[in-house]
Amino acid sequence: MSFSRSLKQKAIKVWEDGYNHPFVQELGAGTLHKEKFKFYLLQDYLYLLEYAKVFAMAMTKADDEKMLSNLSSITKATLVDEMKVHHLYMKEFGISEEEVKSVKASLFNRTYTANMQAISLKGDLVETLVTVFPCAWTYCDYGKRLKEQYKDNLEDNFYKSWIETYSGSDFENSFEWFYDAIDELVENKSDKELQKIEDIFISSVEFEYMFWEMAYNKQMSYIKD
Ligand SMILES: Cc1ncc(C[n+]2csc(CCO)c2C)c(N)n1
Repeated sequence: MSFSRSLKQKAIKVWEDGYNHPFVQELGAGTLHKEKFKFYLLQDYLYLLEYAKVFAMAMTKADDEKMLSNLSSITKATLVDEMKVHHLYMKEFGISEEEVKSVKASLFNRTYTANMQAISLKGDLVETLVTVFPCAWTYCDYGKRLKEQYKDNLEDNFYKSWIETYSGSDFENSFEWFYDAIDELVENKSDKELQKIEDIFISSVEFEYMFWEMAYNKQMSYIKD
């Protein structure tokens, strides 16, 4: 198995804990409290704005035309395609643009995005790619598994659009290039460097797990909206 594909197994414990998190499972079953999802949605909106900047940093580290074009496409996929599902649910909840703009990122949200941005500022291109890789890969894996696990109730599930977005092939295709790109970039890395890359990946899977936890508990912040 290639280095990139083996990364999931390296983080398997927290990866599976993420899938089994009540936020994810209740979303799949359609029983997740709407207030929890609304909290998630507004925090995730802010998360995506910061996340997109990591790709901007990645672009400054790339010279290859294909890499630059892939990074620019995934930035658009994040800010345009992925945001569609956020705007759809905001409309469903009747959330005004003013309300969206008044929300402040929670402490954990700031911690997660600051960590990714720090890696993208200090690290090289492959370190930057692996810090964002679990975001796409876990959502794709969880989306597909939820769709299968809860297929009998999907039609009545309030979260159907969310599940359809992340289980869809368009979404999977948008980041498929990551595997080969990472494998190429690690070709001449030492064992020590590979270990660091692996640790960055696992750490982002942990951050993903904690994002579900934050949303499920609607974790407060002392900085008020
Ligand atoms: C906390 C959090 N983590 C991951 C995603 C999913 N996601 C973010 S960017 C991206 C790839 C390009 O669209 C994906 C799948 C999210 N929404 N929120």
